[in-house]
Amino acid sequence: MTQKVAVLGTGKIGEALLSGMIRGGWAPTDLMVTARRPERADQLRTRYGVTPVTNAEAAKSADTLILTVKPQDMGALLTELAPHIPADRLVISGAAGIPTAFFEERLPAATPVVRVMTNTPALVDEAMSVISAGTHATAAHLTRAEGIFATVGKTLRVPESQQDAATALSGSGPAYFYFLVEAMTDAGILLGLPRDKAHDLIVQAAIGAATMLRDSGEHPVTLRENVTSPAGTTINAIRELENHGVRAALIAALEAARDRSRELAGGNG
Ligand SMILES: NC(=O)C1=CN([C@@H]2O[C@H](COP(=O)(O)OP(=O)(O)OC[C@H]3O[C@@H](n4cnc5c(N)ncnc54)[C@H](O)[C@@H]3O)[C@@H](O)[C@H]2O)C=CC1
Ligand SMILES: O=C(O)[C@@H]1CCC=N1
Repeated sequence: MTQKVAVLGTGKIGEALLSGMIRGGWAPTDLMVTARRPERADQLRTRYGVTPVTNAEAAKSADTLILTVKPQDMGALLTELAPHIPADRLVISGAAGIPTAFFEERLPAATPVVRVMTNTPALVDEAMSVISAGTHATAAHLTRAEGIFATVGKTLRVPESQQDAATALSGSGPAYFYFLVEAMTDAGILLGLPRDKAHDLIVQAAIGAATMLRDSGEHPVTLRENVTSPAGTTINAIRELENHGVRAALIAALEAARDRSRELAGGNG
């Protein structure tokens, strides 16, 4: 019998995953969604042909529940779900920060829980989804979670102790690149380029650099050295990046993201 999957709290990440599952061949009839607002539920039904249900209905009838509400809303959702969850449901959390133990304490004994940190490039099937097992999740549960998240990009298993770091790197990571593109587009304006041209130049440079990082097999240092001609332009820019402490700023920024993920552990941060 086909597995049924429900996405509970279908906002940005929930919808990105849902759309990817459908692109990846899941039948909309095997997918359920829950949303707080009825207009949102209707929108998802119209867009994807999926069935909106209540959280309790999802708990009763889906084999896998994927919880994509904000960490601050997770406690309330679990209180709502707990009375309706049969023992064999796989519960996948997509929330930042919250440990699997938080779910295990609030759900029926021995509920298998898998924690996943994905990212918004799920929308274009280029997600990085980092996956960890809770106490009662078996290899089969991890494989099931991987099968779902593999429809939207790459997956990687890590020990749960590495999830807060993964959240800082790949979960939030796309935002850092958007920030850099925004800043470099501003630089293009300063240098006299029209905004649309500056945007296109820097986006294509980013796509080219990302593709080489993924496909060339070269270390990032080698790739950067290959751009940096003696007494050329690039080294002048690199000196300014070092003078302004960009490397240290990035290390501090990711440490702050990791620390915030840890703070969210209580689920009500
Ligand atoms: N936005 C991102 O880049 C990433 C977000 N995440 C995680 O994904 C989760 C969701 O984030 P977003 O999608 O950005 O937030 P969002 O606010 O777009 O989506 C959350 C949705 O849950 C709904 N919701 C809340 N309580 C509900 C309930 N009891 N029943 C039904 N629906 C309910 C809200 O109405 C909202 O539509 C968070 O836990 C976040 O940590 C993980 C990776 C990346
Ligand atoms: O900012 C956040 O909390 C979420 C988790 C990772 C990316 N976005």
